Amino acid sequence: MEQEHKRRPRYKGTHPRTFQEKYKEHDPENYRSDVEKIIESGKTPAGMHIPILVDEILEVLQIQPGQTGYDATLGYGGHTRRMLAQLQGQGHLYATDVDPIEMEKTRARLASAGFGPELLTIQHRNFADVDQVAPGVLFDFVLADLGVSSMQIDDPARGFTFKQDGPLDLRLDPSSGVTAAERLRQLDQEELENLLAENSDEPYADRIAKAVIQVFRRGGTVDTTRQLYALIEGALSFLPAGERKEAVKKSCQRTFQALRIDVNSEFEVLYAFLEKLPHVLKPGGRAAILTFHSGEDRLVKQAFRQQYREGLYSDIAQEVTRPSPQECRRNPRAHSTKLRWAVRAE
Ligand SMILES: C[S@@+](CC[C@H](N)C(=O)[O-])C[C@H]1O[C@@H](n2cnc3c(N)ncnc32)[C@H](O)[C@@H]1O
Repeated sequence: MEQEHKRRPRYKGTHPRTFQEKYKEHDPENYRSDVEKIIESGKTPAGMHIPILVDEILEVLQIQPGQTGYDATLGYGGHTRRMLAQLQGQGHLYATDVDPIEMEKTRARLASAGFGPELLTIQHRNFADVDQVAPGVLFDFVLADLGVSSMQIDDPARGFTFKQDGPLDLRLDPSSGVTAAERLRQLDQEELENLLAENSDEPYADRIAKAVIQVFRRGGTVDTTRQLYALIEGALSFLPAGERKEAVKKSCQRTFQALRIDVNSEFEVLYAFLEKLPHVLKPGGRAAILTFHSGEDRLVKQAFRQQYREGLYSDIAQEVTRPSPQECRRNPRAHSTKLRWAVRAE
């Protein structure tokens, strides 16, 4: 049968601009050299995620052929691939993700690279339920690379970016829970102010909360990412012109992060995962966790220290490991990353 010829998307000008138009970036396996050029220029191609601190993680996990591991946050599968390479075709890796959309794409990509179900089990599951991933199995190594993937951030339809307009969604799993837009409608001014202050230390939480609630009081809506951006811009209009642009950008980043943490119950699920983690590790088993903001890192640090004092871990990271300046240049999204690790007591 004759193969259907797929036309590339049409776009104005010489370069694709919108997320959907970046057809080469959405097909990185077939446009390797173009994609490599984009990465070298310090950008992440629209359809992929660059894994962070890979060598440092592999050094911590000390993976041996024949072992059984768990990647709590599959994402694009960059770390998964590198961990599978260490297993050399022997042993098994379990991987989970709450995002059914990107998870299925990654499953297909890894299967066509030779990593099928005999080596890799992928489940649509929250890592809070780590004890249900492989009941009766203890893991030699576990990795959790928290937060969002670049594919999720860059797709305006998912609502994670305020740079382009899209529905104010922010759910990692769009098949369950309430969107950020719905969540905003449920909160009163004080609750919203507390959410912004507690989840992201937003210094203008009071002004932003007031601006959002005022819109609702006047019968308006805050349903899209650009509507929320415009509200934050308005709320910070009292700032001197010279510092306003940067302050608005930072407040938007923090506000979107605070809402994301809330709609995905990120602190609650991380807490549950950390509580269960030592009990799913083999004696001597090793865990590595990448965090991206101070709230996450604090939870990981406190849990590891507490469990070390209780004798559940024999060793834990005393300090965080951070990406090198070279890694941050190549991948600016690595800037805020911190790695912590722990070893299960024998
Ligand atoms: C930073 S990305 C992981 C990137 C991955 N390490 C790679 O190399 O491509 C984080 C991923 O974790 C997923 N995730 C976030 N919270 C989760 C949770 N509680 N349970 C399972 N997956 C989660 C997100 O949907 C996202 O795909």
